[in-house]
Amino acid sequence: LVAPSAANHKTRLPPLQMGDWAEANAAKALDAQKRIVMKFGGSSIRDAERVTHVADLIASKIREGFTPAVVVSAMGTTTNELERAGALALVDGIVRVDEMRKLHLEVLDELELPANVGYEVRQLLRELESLLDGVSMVRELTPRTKDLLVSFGERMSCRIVAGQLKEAHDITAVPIEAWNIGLRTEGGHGEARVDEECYDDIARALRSSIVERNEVPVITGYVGHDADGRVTTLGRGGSDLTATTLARAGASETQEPLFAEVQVWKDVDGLMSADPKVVSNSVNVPFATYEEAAELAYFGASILHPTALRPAQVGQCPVRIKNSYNPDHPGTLIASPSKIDEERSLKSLERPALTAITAKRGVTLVDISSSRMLGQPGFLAAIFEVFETDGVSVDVVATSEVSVSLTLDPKAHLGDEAKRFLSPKGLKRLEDIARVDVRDGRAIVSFIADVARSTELIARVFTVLAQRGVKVEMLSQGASKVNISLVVLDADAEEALRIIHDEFFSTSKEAVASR
Ligand SMILES: Nc1ncnc2c1ncn2[C@@H]1O[C@H](COP(=O)(O)OP(=O)(O)O)[C@@H](O)[C@H]1O
Ligand SMILES: N[C@@H](CC(=O)OP(=O)(O)O)C(=O)O
Repeated sequence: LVAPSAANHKTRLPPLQMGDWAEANAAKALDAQKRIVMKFGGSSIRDAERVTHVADLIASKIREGFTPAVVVSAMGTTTNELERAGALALVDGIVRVDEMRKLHLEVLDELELPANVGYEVRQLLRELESLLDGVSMVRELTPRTKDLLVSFGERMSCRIVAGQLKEAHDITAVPIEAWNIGLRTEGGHGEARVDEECYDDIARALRSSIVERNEVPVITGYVGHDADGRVTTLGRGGSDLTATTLARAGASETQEPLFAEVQVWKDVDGLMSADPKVVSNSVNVPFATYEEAAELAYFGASILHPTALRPAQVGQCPVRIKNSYNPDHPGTLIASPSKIDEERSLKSLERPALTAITAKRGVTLVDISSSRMLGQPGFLAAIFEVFETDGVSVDVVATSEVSVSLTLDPKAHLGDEAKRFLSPKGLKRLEDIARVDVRDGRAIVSFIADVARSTELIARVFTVLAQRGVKVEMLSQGASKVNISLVVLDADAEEALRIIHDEFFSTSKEAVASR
């Protein structure tokens, strides 16, 4: 097979006559339908063989007439290794980058990438080492330095993937740091938010790259710059968010949207009915709404970054989760409820009672009760005001007139132990109005379900859990009406997932309905 160059693939439409606006508009619309964001996670580019495969995949999409903007994560588990290297330099004063150097240099070697790519990657490895030298010397690793440190993974991988696209397929691929197309963040380091003011800059930069210059940009996921030009990161798994941010940025009110779809390439056949690493007989979920997928990601399904669906939903850009190890599998389409209904009816599929199930571990459960406040207005307001003042994030809530049970987000306090629970002052204020019972070591088990059938679903879930001796401490049906959550002992979480999954997916009827 001879791969066309990026310039060639742009010449597929016949030249237009001046003044033939209808045809010009049709061509533009066709072009927009074919522009996609392709995001590849670390698992998809973990070694030379996988980088080759991913470059082949991108090239084959281009041959089919698609115009991609590519987003890449760091290769394999590089981000974890960078975090570990930072901790080692900080705590023991040791600078060690051997594994990362070995992986990246071996890949350069095996792929026989040109000297300039090798030079840039080696230069980054040297910079990384100097940074770690600095950390080991001053024994300080601020959130700002840590973001700079972990950015090296994506900065190396985008050069390698772009290098392979050029070398093996003669595609005009350009490695780009996301900040160089204008991705700006706010809200500090570690879990920065994308600044919506930067969408126009991103759209302009991408349009001129892919539409005007016929390039295939290969963009770093996960990283950005703050207003002062310092490197920031979007939280672990944040490359998904980079990909949907590009789609959102390209969703203009005045022009054709820049992208028709975001494809998120993983190592699984799309969204599954449960984490396949925990539930071995999980099945593919062919369709999910933005809201369903977002709830699932928020409540522990590590397949997607929890906030990645929001930009796609606002920009009305469908997201398709695909398996780079099994590219022919259709994966999961995530889109608006009307689009999902349409797709289901085209395939004569009914919505299953239970779509997917997930667990969020390491949760704290707080029971707050007050008979004194019986019937008094303002009880809930008084309680939540205490949490708000302390800046403590609450996940799931169940209330009665005199008591409230709530869970605290285990991730919200990352790096800030003080935010793990209320301050002594906050706790005192709460204890002034109610009895407070705090229980650590819990897990939230959440279902994405057809809530019109929630009575049937909850009855079945409680029955099977009771039969197997798993105690449910709290039940809450999300206001978003797509999810139902239970709180169980953390030690029971995986068992509960398997029991519930078996109940709904091992009978042939449900398994077929959910395919
Ligand atoms: N409901 C789910 N469906 C599919 N995968 C899930 C689910 N919950 C958790 N996962 C996990 O998510 C992993 C894929 O996400 P991730 O490792 O972040 O991929 P990547 O690094 O390629 O972006 C899968 O290997 C799987 O174990
Ligand atoms: N490399 C970053 C960002 C990311 O999104 O990675 P992945 O796509 O491999 O989950 C991380 O490991 O968190």
